[in-house]
This record gives sequence, C-alpha cells and structure tokens, in this order.
Amino acid sequence: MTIVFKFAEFYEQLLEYTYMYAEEGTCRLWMGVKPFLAVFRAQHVEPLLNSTKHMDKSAEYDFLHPWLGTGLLTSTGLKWHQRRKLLTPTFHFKILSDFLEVFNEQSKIFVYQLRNQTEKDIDLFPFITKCALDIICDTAMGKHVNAQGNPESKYVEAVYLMSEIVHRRQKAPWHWPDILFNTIGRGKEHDKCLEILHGFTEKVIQERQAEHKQYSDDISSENIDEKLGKHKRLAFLDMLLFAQKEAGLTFTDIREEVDTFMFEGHDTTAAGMAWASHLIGSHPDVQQKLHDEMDSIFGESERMPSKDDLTKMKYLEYCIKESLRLFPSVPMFARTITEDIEIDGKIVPKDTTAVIVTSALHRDPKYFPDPEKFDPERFTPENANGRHPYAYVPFSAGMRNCIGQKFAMMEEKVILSSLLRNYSIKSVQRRDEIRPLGELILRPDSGIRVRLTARK
Ligand code: HEM
Repeated sequence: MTIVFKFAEFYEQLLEYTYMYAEEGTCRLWMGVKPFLAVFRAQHVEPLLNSTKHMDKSAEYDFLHPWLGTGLLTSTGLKWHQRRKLLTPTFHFKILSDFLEVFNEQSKIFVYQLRNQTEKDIDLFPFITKCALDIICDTAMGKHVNAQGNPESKYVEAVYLMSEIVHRRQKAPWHWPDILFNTIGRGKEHDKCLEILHGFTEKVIQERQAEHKQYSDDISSENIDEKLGKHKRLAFLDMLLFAQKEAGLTFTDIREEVDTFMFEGHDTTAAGMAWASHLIGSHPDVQQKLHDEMDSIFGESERMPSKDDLTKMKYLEYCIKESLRLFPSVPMFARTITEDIEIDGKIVPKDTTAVIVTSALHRDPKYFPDPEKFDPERFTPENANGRHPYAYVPFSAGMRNCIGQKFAMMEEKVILSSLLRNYSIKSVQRRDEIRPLGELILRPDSGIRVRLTARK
C-alpha cells in the first residue's frame, strides 16, 4: 500500500492510516522519498522485536547523536552489546532501593508545592515534569538541580528545547542535511542548547570524578559508604566511574550515557504520570478504589512508602499500565530492517524503516475489547493471562527493551500514590478536549488541567 505523506501533524496522520488499515495491521508510507512500514498488530510486531537481527535504530535517531552520542539508546552492534551488559546491573534491586529514597524526597516536595493549588483549575503537567526531572538528575548524576523550586534553570530549559528541535527536524526532510539545518533551520539554536547541556553534564562528571579520585583508586561499590561517607547515595554516574577503568570508558563515553539517561529517564515517566492523573481524575469509581487501596496500606500514617508498600499497590499498578496502554509515553519507535523479513506473508526488503506504532497496537479490539475505555481491570493477572505478549509493549520488548522500566514503575507508583494520599483529583478536561502530540514523547497539547481537593 503506497501513500503520499504530508509532513504536518505526522502523528495524527499516522494514526488515521492505522485506522484505515486496521484489518492489515501494517501500512507502507512515504516520507519524501523514503519508505516506511508502520506496524501495529501483535503478530507483525513480534518478528521485529523478537529478533536479534533487526536491532539497529533507524536514521531518524541520528538527529539525537549530537546530544546523546551513541549511548545505549542510539548505539548499535558490539558497542550496544557491551554497554547493555555494563549498564544492566545498574538497575539491580539494591540500587533501585536506594533510589526509593530519592523518589520519596522529591514526592514530598511535589505534594508540598501543590498545597496552595487546591480548589482551582491548574495544569498539573509542569509540576509532575519538574518532579521527574529532579528525580533523574539526582539518580543519574547525583546532582540536585531543584527544578521544583527553581523553574528558571538554564539546563532544564535546554533539555526541553533540544527535544523539541530534534523532533521538528525529524519531521522535516528539508532540514535533514546539516548544511540546510545550519543555514535555513534551527542549527544555531541547536548548538547553543548543546553547549548548555554538555557543559552541565561535563561539569557534574568532572566534580564527581574529582571526588572519587580524592579517595584514591580503590573506591568501589562495596566500600563507597566508608570512602564517601555513609549517607552518600550512588548515582548511575558512580557506577560508570567504577567501571571506567575496566571497561575502558572515555570521558565522552560516560557523558553520552549520562545524557541518554537524562533524556530517556524523565520525560517518559512525567508523561506517563500526567496521563494517568487525567484518566484517574475522569473516573471517580477508579479513584475511589485507589483511595481505598492507599487507606488500607497507610491508614492514618503519613510515613513514606517502603518497597513492601509499593508491592501492595496492585490496583495502582493496573491503572498505570492501563494509562500506558491508552497513552504510551513513547507512541512509536523505529528499527532499520537489516535483512529481508517476512511480515504477514509479504517480504519487507532490507533497509526499510519499520515504525512500531504502540498507540495503535494497544487499541487492537482483539486483545483490548472496547479499546478506548479506561479499564484498569484489563491488567489483573486473570485478565492479562494468555494475552499475546506483543499486544502491549509500552517499554518495547526483546533485547532492546527499556532498561529503565522497573525504575519507571517504581517512580510512578511513589509519585502517584503521594498525590492520591493527599488529594482528590478531578479532571476539568474531557478526553476529547486534549490533543495528544506525538513528539518524541506523547504529550498533551494544552497540559493536564485538574482541580485538586485536599483529603486531610
Ligand atoms: C514510563 C516510562 C518509560 C517508558 C514508557 C519507556 C519506554 C521505552 C521504549 C519504548 C524504549 C525503546 C525505544 C526505542 O527502541 O527506540 C525505551 C528504551 C530505553 N529506555 Fe525507556 N521508558 C521509560 C522510562 C525510562 C527510564 C526511567 C529510563 C532510565 C532511567 C529509561 C531508559 C531507557 C534506555 C537507556 C533505553 C534504551 C535501551 C536500549 O536500547 O538498550 N527509560 N524506553
């Protein structure tokens, strides 16, 4: 199926085509002279993601290279394998437990910031975003940027501007060549942002490196308490610095991984929490169950959640999963097909870009009857059991799945549970009044407008 693609509103057009070709579960598109295959049925997604061959990211990710280099998200081949092996232990249970402290500290600030925002219509999205940003700065770099208290941060501004510039460039083939991007495009603005972003991470890495050096070379994850002080929490950056010698990481290697975590690790969770708040605030019956769940775990206590408490938040987990079904933070992602592959009985030639459209995939009525309905019960073990494993992939799947998914679920549970323990949420927008913008992340076009009421 060949379709000429307009450039404006890429995501909305793409979704229209997925409705038109719902029967097929795939459709071929052209962006300029470049062919794409959109894939949005579980059976067709499986051979792509469950393969060790089609693991390379498509050329559109190259526009992230100036900022992220070839860190875990954008790298391929041997480099990706080595990095993934190196970084996987970074997400092990013990470290995530340490991060719980950060999530709790930041959620306290988040809830505190909202205390003067009750009984009026507010946009919750910026509050959630800044909280997520503070969390990722602390966990990835061990750096407090205090975005929640200091909205003017140049670094914070640059993170947003850069994501926006990259996304616009991806959609505009006439800005793909560097020469055109730098002359008629936003090349100058891009480079200015880059200077701020790299300047910031470089400074943080240098400071942390100096701290490690101060205690000689024998510092490791085992003796860090003794060397850096009992209360020093480990950040991803510390893990990279520990591994630096053995893995032969250069300063730039470290910077690209830190930048990658900064990019992948906060906008995604912020969008997830914002959409979840909207859906919960639009479904009083669901919210009542959540309040009951929180009350049954915490009673009158104001203590912060422990790991065990988080495990008990089953219904909240179903709500988060159902929100990510309807509004997946990463609404599409792409692979370069590295050798001919058969999908739905047809050969898709090597070098085609396959775009997995999660937003459409997650609305297949075969697996999710009445797909637009927000129904957290879809994710109870009984209801999820036996569902096609590729029908729901908000964190992608296979070897290149999201390395941060446990971190993300934990963060979302901590922040949303704090919100629910302290406030009732009423959405003041209907779902059809919010336009989801399919940029690098799925964002609401005009924020998430709610009215909060204090519960205590
Ligand atoms: C709700 C939150 C999140 C969602 C929905 C999400 C989703 C995804 C998806 C769909 C991919 C695959 C992207 C692609 O193939 O282009 C991915 C990859 C990745 N994510 Fe996440 N993510 C989330 C949170 C996080 C967090 C919190 C971190 C880090 C702290 C993170 C780090 C990464 C990295 C490094 C990759 C690349 C993995 C690789 O290629 O080996 N993500 N994520």
